[in-house]
Amino acid sequence: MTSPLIDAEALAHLQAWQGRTETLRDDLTAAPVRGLSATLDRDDPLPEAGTRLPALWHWLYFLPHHRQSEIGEDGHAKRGGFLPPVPLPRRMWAGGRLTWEPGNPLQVGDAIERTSTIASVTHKAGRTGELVFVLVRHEVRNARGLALTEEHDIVYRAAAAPGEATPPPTPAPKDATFSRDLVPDDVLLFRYSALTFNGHRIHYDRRYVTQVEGYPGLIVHGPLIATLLVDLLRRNAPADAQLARFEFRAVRPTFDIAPFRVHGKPAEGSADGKTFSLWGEDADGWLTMQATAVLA
Ligand SMILES: C/C(=C\C(=O)SCCNC(=O)CCNC(=O)[C@H](O)C(C)(C)COP(=O)(O)OP(=O)(O)OC[C@H]1O[C@@H](n2cnc3c(N)ncnc32)[C@H](O)[C@@H]1OP(=O)(O)O)C(=O)O
Repeated sequence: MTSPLIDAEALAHLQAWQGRTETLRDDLTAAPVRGLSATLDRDDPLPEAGTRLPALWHWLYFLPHHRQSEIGEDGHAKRGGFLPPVPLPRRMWAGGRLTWEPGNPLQVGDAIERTSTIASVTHKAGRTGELVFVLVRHEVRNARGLALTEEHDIVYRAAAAPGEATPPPTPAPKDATFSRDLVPDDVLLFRYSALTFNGHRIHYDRRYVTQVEGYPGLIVHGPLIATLLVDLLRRNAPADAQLARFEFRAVRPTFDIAPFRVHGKPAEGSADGKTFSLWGEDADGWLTMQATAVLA
């Protein structure tokens, strides 16, 4: 890496955030469940007290209710609060790993609590340039105890430069056993941003995402694609199947300028048939997200 923007002293400052914790409380209400069900084009029964929350739908809760005066240029909260003040402007959701506790599903009506910890701040030289990863570990509890553990990778990239490298593409696998075509129109992106109270401009502000961040179109939320992957599995797995583990990595942005697809198949070597490979593919056939889901 030549002339890094983050030197050893700057990295040490950011790493002072490691170990910081934050605890939020929320009520697992039914209205967001109805909203996401409609957004994913599902025909679910109306949620009521005791309805089990589908995997990844906990992202509808513990929303970032920062005051308007606390919002930064990109639409997220200004940095330097719970998250470290990484001086690279372009933030993305890079991936995550989730484990659900057996026998303690999150349910509509639960009073829930999330404790988040900055687990690590790392500086890497990526093929696309300088990267800082912030790993946030979340533990979600209800009255019955720990329900879900999640590791969330946030990546920060340097400002767009003329002629900068895009992530080198990897062809998406062609051996899916189930797939779904999706059109990432403004309404889908708006509804997911609204449901998750996500003010990040890259998902709805075309001027900002093209002229400031230098991308060719609005960016489809990583958590939305992950949710669509798990939803695809739900549509193709036995009705009572539940997730025990899910891990995913966003390897290439998906833009709203073309349709995209989500795919899945039983994972190679999954002797008990409980492990599935899931992935996203853009309109050019490139891999955008890769994921592994393990059923309980
Ligand atoms: C919501 C929300 C925001 C969003 O939803 S943003 C949209 C979803 N996210 C994306 O579209 C990200 C797509 N991915 C990329 O653009 C690139 O993969 C990325 C993250 C810029 C990295 O590309 P590079 O080609 O520069 O990276 P390398 O392959 O050279 O790897 C360098 C090291 O980084 C590690 N790494 C790479 N990608 C990931 C990843 N996704 N997760 C974790 N770690 C990653 C890689 O292993 C290398 O590490 P080494 O230790 O081996 O050096 C919202 O903000 O709310």
